[in-house]
Amino acid sequence: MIKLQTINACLAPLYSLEGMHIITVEGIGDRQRGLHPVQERLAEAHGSQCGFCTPGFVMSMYALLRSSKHPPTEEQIEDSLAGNLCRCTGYRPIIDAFRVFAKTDDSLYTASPLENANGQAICPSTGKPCSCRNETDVNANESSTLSSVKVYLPCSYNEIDGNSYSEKELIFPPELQLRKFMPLKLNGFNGIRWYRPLKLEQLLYLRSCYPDAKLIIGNSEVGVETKFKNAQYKVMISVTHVPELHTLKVEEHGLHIGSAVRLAQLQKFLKNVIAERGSHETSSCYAILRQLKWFAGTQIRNVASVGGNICTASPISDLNPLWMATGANFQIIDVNNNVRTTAAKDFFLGYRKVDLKADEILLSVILPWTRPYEYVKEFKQAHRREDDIALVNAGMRMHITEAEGNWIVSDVSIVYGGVAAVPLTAAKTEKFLVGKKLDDGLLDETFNLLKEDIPLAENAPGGMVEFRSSLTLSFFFKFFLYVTHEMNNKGLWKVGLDAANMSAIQSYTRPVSIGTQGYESVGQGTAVGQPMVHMSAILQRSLVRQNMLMTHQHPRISYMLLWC
Ligand SMILES: NC(=O)c1ccc[n+]([C@@H]2O[C@H](COP(=O)([O-])OP(=O)(O)OC[C@H]3O[C@@H](n4cnc5c(N)ncnc54)[C@H](O)[C@@H]3O)[C@@H](O)[C@H]2O)c1
Ligand SMILES: O=c1[nH]c(=O)c2nc[nH]c2[nH]1
Repeated sequence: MIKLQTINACLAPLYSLEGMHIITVEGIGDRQRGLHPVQERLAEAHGSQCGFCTPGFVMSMYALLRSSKHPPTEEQIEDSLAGNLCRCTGYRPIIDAFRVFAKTDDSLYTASPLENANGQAICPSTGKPCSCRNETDVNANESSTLSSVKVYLPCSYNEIDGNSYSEKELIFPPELQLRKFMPLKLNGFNGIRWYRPLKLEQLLYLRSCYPDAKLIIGNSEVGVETKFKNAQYKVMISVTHVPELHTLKVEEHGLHIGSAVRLAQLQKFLKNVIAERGSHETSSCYAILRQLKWFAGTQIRNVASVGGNICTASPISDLNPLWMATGANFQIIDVNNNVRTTAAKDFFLGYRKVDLKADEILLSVILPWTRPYEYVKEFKQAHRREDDIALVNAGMRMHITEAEGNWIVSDVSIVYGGVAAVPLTAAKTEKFLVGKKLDDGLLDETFNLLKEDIPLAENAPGGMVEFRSSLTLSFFFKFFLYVTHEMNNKGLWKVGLDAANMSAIQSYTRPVSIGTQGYESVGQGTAVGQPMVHMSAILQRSLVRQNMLMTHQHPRISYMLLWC
């Protein structure tokens, strides 16, 4: 199977691309050979200004189209563009440009405006009364006024006028397809050595020879360390091709997740598991899947690995509090092939310090199934929802069981990230809650204990202490509402919940972005005042401006790399 995906070139060492097919933005089309329809659309729809981010947007869209069997939905298009930041044009024309590739019902744009009982127009985006549609209509009727609002009829990829685009789509080169992967030993500048073992046995041997060597998977952390923090590693061992670290298995007691599994792969796997298993078993899977949605952008999730995130032991890791709260275990292997298991909650020892000796590596994560009436929830608050690191995050789990006719808390785990050098367990709070029937009478005492468990000193790194402290309480309050609501729904509890608070437990969903721009155009001559495609847009669509790659990898783990 050939896999095609976007990655960031700035975080992809050349050594790591051996055996892959790299497609760059120039590769898919340029002025001489003709532009690719994706490139063409972006210029036509005024989707580029300075052009710095343009190749990234083009390649993200291209990768999505090439890896989708069916036309993507608008949501998929927006998701695939996350991780590309534009500071000039704004996202409206970019998204509008690509909307034509979507399988969508265009009613939001074409249907007559929605109205409320008073005949007031309703904004299709917010669902609230607004005047934007009226303005659009006015603009449309005035001959002296041009509006950028166009009705985009859905059309398939092939219906786009590719103009002079004459090339067939790039294929995975047959010579790479026939080629067998070999273990690699590459020598670079300044005595750098790059190893790529193909078996666990070879990896353990290399580890025994070079206990100080840096293990690398996605390089999304190590790449930042070497580029921006002056870290230097002489010997690097890439573990991307060691099959034993890529396990993804459903087992009797839970999931077995290899440490080299990429986060995008994990997302896909969890979705399948959730679809196939009972919901009571997959509460942890759901929580991890929901957290992954807000973990960086597509290009990072395509490379960043489960083990890379765990072993980086970042205080703001989005997943580590969840591994701890869900009761996950980590399997660790040493150079003599001895495997030991440790609980995730005991693994993080200090600031970026984990329970791994020089002769050990992380092999896999064992994530247990949840039991009936066991609930897991993830939390993350950042400055902005997408592509940002957490101010505070958390993982919480609660198991409710029946004892002498009462449904009480039999087991609870509350873990916060972003509040200390390591994820912190609210131990006193957990102890207090066990054996209790959860109701709002417990909340005051619980909040007081949480403040003791998760103290944030006035000068705590990260600042915003009062806000972050209040987040620790509000996350628990949301969790209380969530568990209570679930138990009420099952008819096992009858705890009165204030309706005004219930929005706190609704999952956040955002409709696809739509926007309109109305402006007056006072034509002067043939060009001034007209919304014309600027000349440099054509160059920007196909120039190397931003580092982004798309890789094609072949068998076992093959990619297609897009590079712009
Ligand atoms: N650059 C970004 O925009 C961005 C965004 C989100 C996340 N991240 C980072 O991505 C990381 C995810 O992983 P990655 O695959 O890119 O990491 P990586 O390849 O950069 O490795 C990260 C660290 O984990 C160690 N490591 C990896 N696998 C190991 C194993 N099996 N046993 C022992 N040590 C191991 C490495 O030696 C290294 O110290 C997260 O930690 C996070 O910090 C980066
Ligand atoms: O767990 C993480 N989540 C993130 O969003 C992130 N960004 C950088 N490093 C990160 N780690």
